[in-house]
Amino acid sequence: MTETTQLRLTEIFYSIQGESAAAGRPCVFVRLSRCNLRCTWCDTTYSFKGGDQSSFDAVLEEIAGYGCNLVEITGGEPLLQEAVLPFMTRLCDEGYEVLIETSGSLDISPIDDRVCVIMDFKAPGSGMVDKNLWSNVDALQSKDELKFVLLDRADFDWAVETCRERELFGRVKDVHFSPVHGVLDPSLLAEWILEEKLPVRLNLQVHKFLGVE
Ligand SMILES: C[S@@+](CC[C@H](N)C(=O)[O-])C[C@H]1O[C@@H](n2cnc3c(N)ncnc32)[C@H](O)[C@@H]1O
Ligand SMILES: Nc1nc2[nH]cc(C(=O)O)c2c(=O)[nH]1
Ligand code: SF4
Ligand SMILES: [Mg+2]
Repeated sequence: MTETTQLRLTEIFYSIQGESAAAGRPCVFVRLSRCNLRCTWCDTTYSFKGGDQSSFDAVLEEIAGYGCNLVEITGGEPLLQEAVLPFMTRLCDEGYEVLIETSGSLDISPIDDRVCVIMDFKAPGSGMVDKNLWSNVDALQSKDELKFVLLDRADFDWAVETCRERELFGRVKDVHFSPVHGVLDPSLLAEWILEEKLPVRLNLQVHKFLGVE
């Protein structure tokens, strides 16, 4: 069987990484089309439909044109396209530092070990909490990151309980708590984190404060 070497893409762009432990670093983003979830607060609904089929070679050429060694694969939900797995391996082989941002609803175990997985389990306020694939916790490695995007105090309490019960603190490089942008006041989330003395990183979407993509 021949392996598919095409990806359905919404966009490729170069910007300041706004999220994760790599926040603040120049990064090339490859946004794949389609998503199996519908988070109530999703800021990327334009990736759900459309997109163009592009060959690995064309995508690699465009990435190389930016002259930046950090590449993030996102979406939509990047793991919906099986071809993303060999594509990430190719990026690693070519010496790129590769991040993937994924929802935690699809199996992360086939991802190349050199890729940093940023897995975003969904809290109840997203409307998608039933989609979390908890077996993914076992596939997480110490180089990976976990993220919880929080709508309100109920989401915060759920995330803390989830991290404690599932022993997620210390499992990965970072656990990020992020407010839903423009809804949950970041100062309030900061207060809650300090009060609870949580070993998490407050993650604000830097690009939205810069007004860039
Ligand atoms: C658009 S998603 C694409 C990757 C994957 N589908 C996921 O959810 O992780 C990228 C990141 O943006 C976050 N995000 C989307 N809308 C947001 C919002 N309104 N406020 C804060 N973070 C948001 C998601 O939670 C996720 O961490
Ligand atoms: N600047 C910038 N940083 C990001 N980090 C993760 C993003 C995403 O949509 O996955 C994102 C994004 O959309 N823009
Ligand atoms: S999983 Fe990611 S892309 Fe899909 S709806 Fe949720 S935030 Fe948006
Ligand atoms: Mg984004």
